[in-house]
Amino acid sequence: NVLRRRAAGRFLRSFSCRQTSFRTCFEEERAHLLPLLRNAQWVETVGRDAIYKEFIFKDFNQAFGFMSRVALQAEKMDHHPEWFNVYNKVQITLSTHDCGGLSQRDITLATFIDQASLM
Ligand SMILES: C[C@H](O)[C@H](O)[C@H]1CNC2=NC(N)=NC(=O)C2=N1
Repeated sequence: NVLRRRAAGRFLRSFSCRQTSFRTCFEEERAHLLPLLRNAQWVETVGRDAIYKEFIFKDFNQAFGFMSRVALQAEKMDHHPEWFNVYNKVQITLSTHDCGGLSQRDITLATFIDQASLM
């Protein structure tokens, strides 16, 4: 029942989203995209349609360098992370506010973030 309600919510959001282009076909895609992200240690947040991952670096310099790379990409995409940083730790939540849930843009940004964390 809970699962059915969630599916219904996503279905409705996909219609109410202002920028429908990046949600087109996402409902079908997310079924195979989310397992790929789970493999890369992204987890789905409880109580909200978003994904979360924690990154640990050697020190603040490494963490902030990573955040700078992500910030530039976020501006390019006009898609911004919710994040929290203390010293060498960066915790990131991704969701598409305009849609009230996950969209292809979150998957794209998550993929970039994983690459940026390895540089
Ligand atoms: C007005 C502006 O385009 C929007 O608010 C953009 C900016 N960055 C964003 N970032 C995220 N994560 N989700 C959004 O819906 C979003 N929308």
